[in-house]
Amino acid sequence: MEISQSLLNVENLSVSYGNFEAVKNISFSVLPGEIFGLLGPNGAGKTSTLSAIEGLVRFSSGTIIVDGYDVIKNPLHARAAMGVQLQSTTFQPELNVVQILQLFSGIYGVPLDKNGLNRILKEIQLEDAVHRRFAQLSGGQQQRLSLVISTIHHPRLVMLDEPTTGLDPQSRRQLWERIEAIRKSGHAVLLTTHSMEEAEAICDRIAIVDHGKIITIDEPQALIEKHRNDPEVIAVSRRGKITLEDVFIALTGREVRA
Ligand SMILES: Nc1ncnc2c1ncn2[C@@H]1O[C@H](COP(=O)(O)OP(=O)(O)OP(=O)(O)O)[C@@H](O)[C@H]1O
Repeated sequence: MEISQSLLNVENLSVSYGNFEAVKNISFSVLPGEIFGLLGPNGAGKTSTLSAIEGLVRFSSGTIIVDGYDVIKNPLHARAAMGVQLQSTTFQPELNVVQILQLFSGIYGVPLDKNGLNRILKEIQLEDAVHRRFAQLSGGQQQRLSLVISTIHHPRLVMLDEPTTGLDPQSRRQLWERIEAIRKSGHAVLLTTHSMEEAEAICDRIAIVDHGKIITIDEPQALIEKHRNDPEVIAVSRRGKITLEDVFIALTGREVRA
C-alpha cells in the first residue's frame, strides 16, 4: 500500500509505559473513504495506539504519518488534519450545549454564526437541549455532540474511541449513519470497538489486536470466510452459525483479560 495514498500510516509503532510495552511494533494504514476498526480484548493496546496518533502519549519507536505529515516532525499540520472524539471529562461541566459548541469552534478557528449554530443543533437533534449541560444529556445526545465537535474543523482523519458503547439501538444506528457520512465525504475514520456487530456493519477493514500486536488485518466478511472451517472457530460457534465474534474469540483466546 502506498504511503502517499493513505490518510494514516502507522509503521512499526511501539508504546511503553515504564518497562511495560503496551504496543509492540504495529503497522497499518487507513485510506481515504475508509472506516477502519481496531478490535481487541481489554488491555490489547487500542487506546494506546490512538493516543500515540493523537499525540497524547509519547511513542518509543516507529513513525506515524497523518495526511502526509509526520506527527513528530510536523505536529501542528498533523493535528490539524485529525479530529478526535472527546470524552465527557474534557468538557467544562458548567458549560451548556451552545457554549460547548462555541468554545470548540473558537479553539479550532472555525467561524460559527447563529445560522451555522442552528444548523448543527438541528443536524444532531439537540435543538431542544441547547441550555442543558453535557452531564444532563442522554448518552446518545452526548455522543452526537462529541462527534460533531470532533469533526467541526472538517478533519480528513476522524478518530473515535468506542463511539457507541452504551447506546440504545436507535442511537447507535444514528451514530453509524453519521460515521458513514464521514466516509462518504472521502475522509477516513479510525475507531475502536468491542462490538463485533458494529465492526461487521460499518468497518471496511479491521485489525485484531492482542497483547500489543496485530494478529490480522482484513475485511470483516473475508476474515469470517477465511476462518469459518478452523476447528477453534467451530468449537466456539453457537447455534451452528459462524460470526465475526467466533473468529475473534478463536484468534484471541477464551480467557478473560485481567
Ligand atoms: N498510562 C498508563 N500507564 C501504565 N500502563 C498503562 C497506561 N495506559 C494503559 N496502560 C496499560 O497498557 C495496556 C494497554 O492499554 P490500552 O488502554 O491501550 O488497551 P485497550 O485495548 O484500549 O483496552 P480497553 O479495551 O480495555 O479500553 C494495558 O495493560 C493497560 O493497563
